[in-house]
Amino acid sequence: MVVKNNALIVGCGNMGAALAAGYARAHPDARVLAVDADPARARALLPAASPVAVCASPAELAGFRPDLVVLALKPQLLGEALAAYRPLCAGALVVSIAAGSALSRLRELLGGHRRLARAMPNLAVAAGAGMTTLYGPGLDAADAALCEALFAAVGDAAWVDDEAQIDAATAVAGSGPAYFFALVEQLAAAGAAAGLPPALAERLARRTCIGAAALLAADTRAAGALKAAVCSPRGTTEAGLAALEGGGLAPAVAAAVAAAHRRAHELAAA
Ligand SMILES: NC(=O)C1=CN([C@@H]2O[C@H](COP(=O)(O)OP(=O)(O)OC[C@H]3O[C@@H](n4cnc5c(N)ncnc54)[C@H](O)[C@@H]3O)[C@@H](O)[C@H]2O)C=CC1
Ligand SMILES: O=C(O)[C@@H]1CCC=N1
Repeated sequence: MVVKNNALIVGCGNMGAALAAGYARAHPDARVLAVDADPARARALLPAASPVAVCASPAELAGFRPDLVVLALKPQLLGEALAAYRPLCAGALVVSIAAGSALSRLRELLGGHRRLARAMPNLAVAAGAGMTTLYGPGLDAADAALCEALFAAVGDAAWVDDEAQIDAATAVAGSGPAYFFALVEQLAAAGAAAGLPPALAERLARRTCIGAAALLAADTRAAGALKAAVCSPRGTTEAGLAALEGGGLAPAVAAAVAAAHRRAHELAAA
């Protein structure tokens, strides 16, 4: 898809900067502007050669008519911030990545705006390996394609037709990278406790996670089958997995997803 539109990213933090940079890279004919209350940090988060221009407030955007607006502000700030962006959103498809914030509330904050979608990406968009869940009831084909062009530029994307599934996706994939980072931390700490120099333990844990992710990307077998491929009968992996899974891995992961899911519901009221 050749995209020649004007895109505006509102909130150029960790996520906004990654989306802006990825979109500008994938669609060189698009004009991409970002607005952020802390423009110095925003510029520092963008890659050095990125063509994305950063403004400090919507007042600096007079005359700019975006076709696409991405709301990448913290959910708690939407209530006070969005009024200033209403005129800029008027002719645009608006996509919010804010956790928890319901489409109905976004619509109200934007004065009844109809062309609206919710998206839940994850931080892996910064490495072009994001996973985004999309919800946009009533979007026409062109707007749906524009949503997909935004998130396909930085990874994979899947649509749902039930808004409740966006909160579930937030708990699994939005927050998910942090669960894997936590596991890498624990693997490194356990490696150091087992006698490895700490720097080497960290390198082993990190590279092992990267290797496992590469295998998941390259091999279509289910995770359970890949797990079995590492195990020798009565070998070390069986022993390690028995301790990991017997030691509460499944309830710990279920509790993490349930807690994140609950928090998404709480943020809906923020
Ligand atoms: N960090 C993550 O892994 C993910 C975050 N999200 C969602 O993305 C949104 C942003 O999260 P992050 O990028 O992590 O936060 P962040 O704090 O890095 O970015 C938010 C940015 O908004 C700016 N800002 C604050 N008020 C503003 C205003 N009135 N106008 C313009 N800019 C303003 C801040 O200066 C900051 O740079 C949140 O709603 C979060 O729920 C969604 C998926 C993953
Ligand atoms: O922690 C959060 O609320 C956001 C949403 C998903 C990832 N980060």
